[in-house]
Amino acid sequence: MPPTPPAEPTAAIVLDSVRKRYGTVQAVDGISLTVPRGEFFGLLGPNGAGKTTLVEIMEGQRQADSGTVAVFGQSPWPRNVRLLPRLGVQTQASAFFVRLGAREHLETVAALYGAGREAVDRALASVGLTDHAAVRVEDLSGGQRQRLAIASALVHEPELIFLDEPTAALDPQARRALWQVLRDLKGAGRTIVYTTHHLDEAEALCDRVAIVVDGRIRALDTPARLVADGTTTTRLVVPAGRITLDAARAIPGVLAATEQADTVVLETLDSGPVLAAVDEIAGLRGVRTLTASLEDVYLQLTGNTS
Ligand SMILES: Nc1ncnc2c1ncn2[C@@H]1O[C@H](COP(=O)(O)OP(=O)(O)OP(=O)(O)O)[C@@H](O)[C@H]1O
Repeated sequence: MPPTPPAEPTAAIVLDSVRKRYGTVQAVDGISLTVPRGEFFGLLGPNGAGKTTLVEIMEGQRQADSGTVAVFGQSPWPRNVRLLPRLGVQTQASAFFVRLGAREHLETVAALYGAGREAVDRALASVGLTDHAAVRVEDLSGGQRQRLAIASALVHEPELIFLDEPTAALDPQARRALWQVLRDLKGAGRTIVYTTHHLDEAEALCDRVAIVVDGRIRALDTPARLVADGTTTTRLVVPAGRITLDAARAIPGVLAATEQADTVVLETLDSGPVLAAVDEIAGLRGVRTLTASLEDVYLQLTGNTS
């Protein structure tokens, strides 16, 4: 009997103590993480935090200085041709055949992977480019080109998809449409590694996010747990004239009160009792509660001036 091939690991990606230095810059400084299959994993962090370097190491485009990298249980470096068909990669600098039409471009990419015409049609439709199939790539708008880059990453129906700020040039409708495409991909069991500076997007889409600062993971969890575990404050926004700053500051549990535009904003870690006190002083009509978001947690971890 032929030997049974080893079972595929359950994780899509496993990184252990990965480091990468460029000259004096330690771009990735000992990162370990596991991305299970089927996860929508977000990578967040300020410019220069090391996200692109890390993703390039996962994709097999760059060699780590040390540590181990496993993608579907295999090393992506040196360029692993068995892995390539299983990966879809969209970068900020995706290459195009600019003289071709959008469909011809996709057909060319699809042919490289042995994917058929139906796959091309599906990919075009999924990014809303069916009506622009005949337009030359160089004549597409910036956002349309970005959508074509995404379609190029998806056309061969890869199991693991790397997307680097895919919504950067998209208008709000295209952005929401792409969210749905990505949710459908996740629903179909694909694994997605998603780099973004849009915190709302990470909160809406990602199962877990890693916040990377100076080449290290500062936080890694579900967006909800990151928000819940943070020491971020809730803000109560009271229409001006209903409460004075002094009265607001005197409420137990209020950490700060400031005038902002035509409101008084109270910050607290314990919104229940503070709301009750505001109710007694000013009533709750027109009072808004702004709970912490992933953006608040992100800014707290990365510094407000990154
Ligand atoms: N090829 C390279 N040679 C030298 N330094 C590099 C190279 N690539 C990246 N760096 C440096 O490594 C650090 C991490 O860069 P990287 O592009 O990985 O960050 P990033 O988190 O993707 O940033 P951004 O959000 O701006 O895309 C930065 O200080 C950058 O200047």
